[in-house]
Amino acid sequence: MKTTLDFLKMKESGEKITMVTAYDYPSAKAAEEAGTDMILVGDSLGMVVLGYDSTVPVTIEDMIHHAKAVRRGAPDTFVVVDMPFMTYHLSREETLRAAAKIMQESGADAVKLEGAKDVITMIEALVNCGIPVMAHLGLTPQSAGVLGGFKVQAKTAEQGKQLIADAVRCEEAGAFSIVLECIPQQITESVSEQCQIPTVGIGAGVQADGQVLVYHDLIGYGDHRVPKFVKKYTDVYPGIVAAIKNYHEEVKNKEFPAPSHSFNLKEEERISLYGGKGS
Ligand SMILES: Nc1nc(=O)c2c([nH]1)NC[C@@H]1CN(c3ccc(C(=O)N[C@@H](CCC(=O)O)C(=O)O)cc3)CN21
Ligand SMILES: CC(C)C(=O)C(=O)O
Ligand SMILES: [Mg+2]
Repeated sequence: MKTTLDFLKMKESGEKITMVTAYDYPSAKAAEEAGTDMILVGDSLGMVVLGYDSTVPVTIEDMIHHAKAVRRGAPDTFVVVDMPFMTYHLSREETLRAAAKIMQESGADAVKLEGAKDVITMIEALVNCGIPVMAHLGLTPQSAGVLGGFKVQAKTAEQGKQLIADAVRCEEAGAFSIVLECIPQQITESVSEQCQIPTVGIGAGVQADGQVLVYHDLIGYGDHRVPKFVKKYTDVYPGIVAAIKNYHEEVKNKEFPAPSHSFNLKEEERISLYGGKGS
């Protein structure tokens, strides 16, 4: 399994880092078999798997439940787990307890926290306890209510400078990597130059040191509208619906199950069952 040190070396050598989200055993297994460098158990779970319209309702129990399945599916891949909404703000102690619970119960390799400001001291406290931390700047979905929706961030030079300064503070606090979500690629370029730690972009351009995409977006699994930055590498949803429809029709017209899907009594047992009469 790759480690935080390997990700640092990959940045130094110019090799891009790949990350994909996973939420259960089969998605994690597919990500590991495909050879991705890291897996993120994202709180996007709430939207693509649980059907909420934001990541706010996701709980620590939800994250652990899914992260455990991901760990079983990808035993040899570096797994990062999102700390959910409001689990790393109330106090240092509560933050450390929440992260410890995630690390110990799910077998995660690192946690991810959104934002800078007051979160910087939490990153520092976690790293101080031996928990690897991935930072997350730009569009931070847990604050979508404050930001006014899922919008591109750091669109002005001033906001860009603030984001670059925040990234440097995340690095100084001990983060091993930073997710940059939905920002102009010129800002990504500056952050990636000014930080020693690797940036992992989503809607942040090719200048990031790595890329992350949501599993369901990448494979077209679901009927949700995908953001502009997504590339669907396949589109499995229509095939899934067609298969279930086919099944439904074959059951209705008695084509399924066929004799090959069915079990038979041995001849003597059949005779015994009917006492030698009937079928
Ligand atoms: N399926 C899915 N994919 C994601 O990448 C994702 C989630 N869900 N849920 C959590 C967050 C929310 N994210 C999102 C969701 C929507 C847009 C979006 O629609 N953005 C507009 C740009 C808006 C603007 O003009 O500022 C777009 O058209 O891409 C962006 C990020 C990223 N994350
Ligand atoms: C979009 C990625 C970076 C994320 O945080 C998630 O999937 O929850
Ligand atoms: Mg997230």
